[in-house]
Amino acid sequence: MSRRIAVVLFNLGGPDGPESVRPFLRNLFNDPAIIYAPWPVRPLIAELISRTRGPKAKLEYAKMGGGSPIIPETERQADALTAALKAASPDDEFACFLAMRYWHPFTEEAVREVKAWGADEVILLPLYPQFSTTTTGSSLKAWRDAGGGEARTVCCYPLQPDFVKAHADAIRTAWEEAGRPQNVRVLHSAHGLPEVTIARGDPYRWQVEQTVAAVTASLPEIADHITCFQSKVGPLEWIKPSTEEVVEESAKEGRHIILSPIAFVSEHIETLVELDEEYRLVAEEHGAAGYTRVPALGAADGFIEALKSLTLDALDGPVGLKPPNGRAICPAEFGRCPCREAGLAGN
Ligand SMILES: C=CC1=C(C)c2cc3[nH]c(cc4nc(cc5[nH]c(cc1n2)c(C)c5CCC(=O)O)C(CCC(=O)O)=C4C)c(C)c3C=C
Ligand SMILES: [Fe+2]
Ligand SMILES: [Fe+2]
Repeated sequence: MSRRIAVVLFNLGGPDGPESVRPFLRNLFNDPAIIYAPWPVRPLIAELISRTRGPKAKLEYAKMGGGSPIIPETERQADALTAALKAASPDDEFACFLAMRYWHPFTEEAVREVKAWGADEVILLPLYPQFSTTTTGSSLKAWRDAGGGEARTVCCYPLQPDFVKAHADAIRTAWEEAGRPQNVRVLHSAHGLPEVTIARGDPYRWQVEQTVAAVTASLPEIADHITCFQSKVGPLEWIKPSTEEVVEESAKEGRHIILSPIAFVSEHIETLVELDEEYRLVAEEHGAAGYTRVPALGAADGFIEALKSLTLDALDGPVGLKPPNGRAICPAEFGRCPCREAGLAGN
């Protein structure tokens, strides 16, 4: 019998025009998963940061036409995934829904749309390959708070083979298109996090390192690499090394830098402005032999294949959290891994 299967794609979202930059930032900094201060201090902090950061952020979004390309980018991924799922399981009906955390279409809107569509099965699929309490954790809570109900839930996929291969292929292609330079260093740049978030048991950094190790193992021809962290905001200590510092050091060594976004799966402000403009300038100023930015995975075939496999695997087995390989992969020190919290750890 044909089933109606809804796939909910979680991401952060972004402002759709200059007037939404400030409210978007206010929503982000008012999230208890991002700012740990209690109510009513947190909304005050959120108001303050959105006012002070707003003008600079507006200028940066202006470089991309005033708003973020994250929605059209995610819609392309949704269309490609829907087509791949229909081809794999023609008897079923599939529809993908976007659920953004800090701007439209909000997770609450997705909950309403999925209910109106009348899904028999719901699969929650984060567009964050590595789990963090600040991203996937926050989106899953928003889903529950909006009355989304129990659903088949992909928690993370840092080692999913098609995902790892898609990264390795993208890096190799970028290297080949740059003329196979020899003195290369691959910088795997992930969004950073405050140290305190990791100290509380967030497995994100560990999962990013797992992805990098697997991608590197598939790229013996360009083995020299460093994992680094970008997009620091605010006064707290963030995990290191920072991408900017590593770009500078590698440039001073005269390296050809290949910069690959390892935790972003679409293009937006952090790639198009921070990586393509700010860090490129740092590389040029400090004498890099070259600077090649690997595109985000977007709707690349290998990545859509990964999302398709994750969706079909999630349909198999019980409703609820679906950890990679059926059990939590994160070591015991990462107590905020949702699979550990749900008692799905093997150790
Ligand atoms: C304390 C602040 C932040 C934490 C922690 C954080 C974690 C985090 N974010 C992403 C992915 C994205 N972040 C994006 C933009 C963005 N992130 C923050 C702050 C934190 N993120 C801000 C203030 C902004 C807005 C831009 C700016 O003012 O710098 C985006 C892109 C949004 C868009 O433009 O479309 C993404 C995607 C991850 C993966 C992550 C932790 C793992
Ligand atoms: Fe962010
Ligand atoms: Fe997990």
